[in-house]
Parts: sequence; C-alpha cells; structure tokens
Amino acid sequence: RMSFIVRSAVIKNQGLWSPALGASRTMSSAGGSFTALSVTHPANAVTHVELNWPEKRNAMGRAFWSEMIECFNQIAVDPECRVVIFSGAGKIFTAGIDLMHITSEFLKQEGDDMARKSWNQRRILSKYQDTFSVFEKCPKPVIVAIHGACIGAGVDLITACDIRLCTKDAWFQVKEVDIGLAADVGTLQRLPKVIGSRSLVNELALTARKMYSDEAKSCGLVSKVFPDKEAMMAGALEMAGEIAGRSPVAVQGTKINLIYSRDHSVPEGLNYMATWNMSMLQTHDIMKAAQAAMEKKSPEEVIFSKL
Ligand SMILES: CCC/C=C/C=C/C(=O)SCCNC(=O)CCNC(=O)[C@H](O)C(C)(C)COP(=O)(O)OP(=O)(O)OC[C@H]1O[C@@H](n2cnc3c(N)ncnc32)[C@H](O)[C@@H]1OP(=O)(O)O
Repeated sequence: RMSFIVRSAVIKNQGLWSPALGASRTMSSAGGSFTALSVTHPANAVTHVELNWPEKRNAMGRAFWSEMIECFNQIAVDPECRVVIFSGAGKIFTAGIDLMHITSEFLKQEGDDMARKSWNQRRILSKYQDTFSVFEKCPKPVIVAIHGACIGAGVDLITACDIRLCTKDAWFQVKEVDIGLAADVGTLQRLPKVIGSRSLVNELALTARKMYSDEAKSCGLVSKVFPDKEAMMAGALEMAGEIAGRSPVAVQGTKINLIYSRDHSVPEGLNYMATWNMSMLQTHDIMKAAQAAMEKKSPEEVIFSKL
C-alpha cells in the first residue's frame, strides 16, 4: 500500500522526491528494532512512524511508552529527516492506552509506604507525559494522519502534533472519564489550545462523547478530511514533500517559535523570535531562496544543506 502511495506522490510531483530512499537506513531501539512502532523513509527527507500493533487496535502498551521517546530523540537529531508522518497500522489509528497494561502494572507501583508509591507513580506519569511532549521537543514538524478511531491517549497524542489530517470515517473520543481518571498526558492542557471553544473541550472531556470528522474539521481539531486512508496518506506525503523541500532552518525555526509563542505572551514571543533570528538570519538559505524567488522558481527547486 505504502509503495503505491509513494509512487503516486512521486509521479504527481514530477520527481521532487526520491521514493523509498530510506529502505537501506533503519531506525531502531538500542536493543534492536522497535516493536510498537514501525519506522520507514517513504520519500527524501520524510520519516514515517507508524503505530504497529494492529491486532490490538494499536493500543499503547509498555513497549510503546518506552520506544516513542527513543524514536523521536533519534529523529530530532537525524539530519536526513526534515518532516515526520505519524499514522496507525490496521483498522483504526489507536484504541488508546493498553487496558491490560494499565490494570496489571501501571496502577501497582512499588514502594514501602503511600508516599513512596505515590512518588514512583508520579515519576512514571511524567515519563508518559514526555512520550507525547517529544513531538513538541522534536524540531521537525509532525503530520499526524488519523483513520477510524482515535481514543483516549490517542487524543493526547494528536494534540501534541503540528498538523492533523483525518479520514471521513475518523472519530475522536476523550475517553478517560469512562475509565475513571482525568486525562493526564496532555489532552486537558493542549486540546483547549488546539480548538477555540472551551465549552466544546469541556463537553468532550466531561462526557466522553464521540466527535466525528465533520465536527473535528469545523472546530479546527483537524485541518483536512480525506475520503479514505489511501487518499489521506497520499495527501500527507504530498504535504510532507512540500515541507521537506523548504529550508530546514526556516521550517524548524518556524515550528520552535510557534510552540514557544503558544505558551508565552506576544512580547515574550517577539523577544524570543528576535534572539532566535539574530543568528538564524546568517543562513545561506535566505540568499538561495531569495535568488530562486527572483528567478520565479519554487523554493522546492532549491537545494538546501542538511541541518
Ligand atoms: C494513566 C496513563 C495515562 C494514559 C491514559 C489513557 C487513557 C485512555 O486511553 S482511555 C481509553 C481506553 N481505550 C478504550 O477504552 C477502548 C477499548 N476498545 C474498544 O472500544 C474497541 O476495541 C475499539 C472500538 C477500539 C475497536 O473495536 P473492534 O471491534 O474493531 O476491535 P475489538 O474486537 O474490540 O478489539 C480487537 C482486539 O484489540 C484489543 N483491544 C482493543 N482496545 C484495546 C485496549 N485499549 N487495550 C488493550 N487491548 C485492546 C481487544 O481486546 C481485542 O483483542 P483480542 O480479543 O485478543 O482479539
């Protein structure tokens, strides 16, 4: 399926991307390949990370929580990668946290007394939060492509991504209240910043009702809805190619400053931006891109050095 998507995207873009370049370059955990994630390189400078436990509807189990941090720390410093596509294998995007894992292990922390158990619980919880914060710490933009269900921790995950796309059959559910907990790995912090209406966020989080793709689009949770997964993956790859073709100095600086500004006042954001660009404006990329613009060329026709 992926090879079809790559082929169609490459044909559509007249060879701007080299197909499946990364077939010979693998990304793996210290102990070998990732198990909860599949990492491939479908086009030049594009990394595709896929949730890879389709038989359990991509539930997030022990392997997932440890591999995500390692995977995105590698991507963050990989000069071959300029943009990431994140999606799920199989029938749906994700069923959220692995309910077997949460009941058998997560809630049973070691410790001689309540304070020590709580301390350990907090440490694990912070690690789980870091699992999604890695998207924001990674300077490469992450396009998340959602099909079918996106439940519980899936919503925490997607709100930390930069661009959200979905299929017409997608639905979203802030499910945590249904399993007896307040969502604790990012939804309550990030969702209000993603969609404008606090009332809608409150309603979704307090009732755990499903939100379907048309509403997700109208409230701004996703920016595009595709008829099916194949069309969505082709669309994601095309968008990734457009980002990968631009100056990585400009793209990564844009992501970092957008996230900084989300969490700070306008004067603080402007101050950070000025300090950022006092060094980043020294890049050769500006001359190259400006020259191309004067010659009426697209920025994607310029060769920018790796970053
Ligand atoms: C505390 C740390 C912070 C994180 C908090 C996170 C909280 C959350 O994520 S709350 C949300 C928890 N998830 C759910 O409640 C969803 C449960 N699953 C479903 O409702 C359905 O499975 C689903 C609608 C997703 C898909 O339905 P479908 O008919 O397509 O598949 P099933 O036959 O139900 O499932 C297939 C196999 O997958 C296993 N499975 C599904 N979801 C989970 C899950 N969340 N955890 C573990 N396993 C899951 C299901 O048991 C089936 O397994 P098997 O019987 O062995 O085939």
